Amino acid sequence: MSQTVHKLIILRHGESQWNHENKFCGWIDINLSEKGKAEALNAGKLIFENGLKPDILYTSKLSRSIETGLIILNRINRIWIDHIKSWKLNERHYGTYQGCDKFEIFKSLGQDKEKFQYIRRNYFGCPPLIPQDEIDISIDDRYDSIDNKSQLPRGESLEMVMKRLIPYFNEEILIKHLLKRNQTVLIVTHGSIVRSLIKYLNNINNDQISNINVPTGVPLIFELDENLKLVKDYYYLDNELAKKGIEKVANEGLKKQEKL
Ligand SMILES: O=C(O)[C@@H](CO)OP(=O)(O)O
Repeated sequence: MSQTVHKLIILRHGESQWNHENKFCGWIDINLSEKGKAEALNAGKLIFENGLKPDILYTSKLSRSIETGLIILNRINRIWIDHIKSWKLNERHYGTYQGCDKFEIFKSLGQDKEKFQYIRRNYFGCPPLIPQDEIDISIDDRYDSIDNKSQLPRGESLEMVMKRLIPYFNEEILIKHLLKRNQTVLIVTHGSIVRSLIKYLNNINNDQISNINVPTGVPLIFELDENLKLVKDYYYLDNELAKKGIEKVANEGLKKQEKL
């Protein structure tokens, strides 16, 4: 008897204007760059050419993720599917680093690569938090419907991201839609959320996750069985493109940005 295989398509949004300018973004709402829009269109093309037909779209509450999702749906003629936006899929909150040039932060850490990458990529690495008594400009009225505002972050490590993300991902996405409704789910989200989902679905340990980087705009496919176990390794729809993007992201901030 052949088993049912559930498909989960996950990707990081296309390049944002601040990715382009080498600035930490986090919860600040920055739009896609022109390159980011082209990447989103290409992601749609890859999804279409691979015969994938998402039944539902999940994005964060941030424009770069929503915009990417809508460009994809338009490209694959499925703009009509349900679309759920949740702050649980928002990028890692980058605390006081949000809006700062990555190379300037690297310099402020004495150009110590280990320290810099610890904050960017270690499971427990956390940027300095925005103090409680300071207004966090990244929290605006899109979060008004949330009852308990104190659960909103002011800076997060990957560990903190996973605490807010995984229960939502399991209950709302995996169990309710992928399993019970047998839907193909498309999640368009952010680098740290994709890293968290790779870690969770593949049981990657806290040390190994430091080495995983995620390119902008390249869809990843996870195939899961009835017990929500992977039936094979996850894969990118364009490996060559993913490789180039991964290398770029891994080295961000270590050099001064060339004039744009
Ligand atoms: O700026 C950010 O929010 C993230 C992703 O764009 O940066 P980094 O890859 O350095 O964690």
